[in-house]
Amino acid sequence: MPVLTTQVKTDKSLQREDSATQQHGSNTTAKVTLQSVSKTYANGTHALLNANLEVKKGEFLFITGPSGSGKSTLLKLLYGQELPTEGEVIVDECNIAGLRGDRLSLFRRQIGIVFQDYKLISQRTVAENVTFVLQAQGYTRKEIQRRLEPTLKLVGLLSKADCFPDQLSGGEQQRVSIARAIVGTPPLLLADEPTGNLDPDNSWQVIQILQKLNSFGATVIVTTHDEQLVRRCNHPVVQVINGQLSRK
Ligand SMILES: Nc1ncnc2c1ncn2[C@@H]1O[C@H](COP(=O)(O)OP(=O)(O)OP(=O)(O)O)[C@@H](O)[C@H]1O
Repeated sequence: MPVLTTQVKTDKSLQREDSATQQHGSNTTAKVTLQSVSKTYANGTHALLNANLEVKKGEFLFITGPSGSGKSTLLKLLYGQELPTEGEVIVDECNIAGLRGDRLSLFRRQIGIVFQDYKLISQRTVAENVTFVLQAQGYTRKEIQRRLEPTLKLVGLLSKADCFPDQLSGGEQQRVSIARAIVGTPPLLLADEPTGNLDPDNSWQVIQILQKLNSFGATVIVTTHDEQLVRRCNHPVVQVINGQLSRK
């Protein structure tokens, strides 16, 4: 995916690698399908009811709806944190229900996740927070360095690489969490209320970064309560009400 190449146009090896992965279609964009999906939690709460959804490759989709309507549950189903009680969740032609152990871990590497509460490691610097997952996944030090700088540039945090999370504003912390989610160039990015704790300016900055990523080919799915933000963007919207989905 060309997320990083646009930032480091001189890095020919990365460009070659990206065009190769695009030809094979393995690291470009993802398609998501929910077929008659229901989710009932162990305590009997019906979070989703007969949900059907198709998200096309390269789409930028907002998911809106009141608190408790099922938005986070929908995202959790997409990255396999929860399994459907009924129906099928398919990401890039892969039925998630069949994945266990290593196969589930490999599948999750194709998905970047941004959380409302950032989930940064307070004892690690910005750079370490961003590269931590790549290290865990066995990337070489050279490859990690090659990815780090353009990713921090994309989120406007190159000058803060050596800062710790508590030295950053809320908006900056959220951009670190976005950098962490995209440094592995995932073809699918899920963001659960990424602007929930931010003021309008920071919210807009975050959305612009996600839109940029989308313009490079990633499929982006964002949950939000912020109707104003949704109107400003003019992207497709799915509304969740009482666990039921409808395209607006
Ligand atoms: N692990 C769980 N066990 C039981 N019930 C749960 C669990 N997680 C969520 N729920 C319930 O499922 C319903 C949907 O929750 P979900 O978190 O998906 O909503 P949401 O739309 O994301 O809400 P919010 O906007 O407040 O984050 C709610 O009634 C919630 O209480």
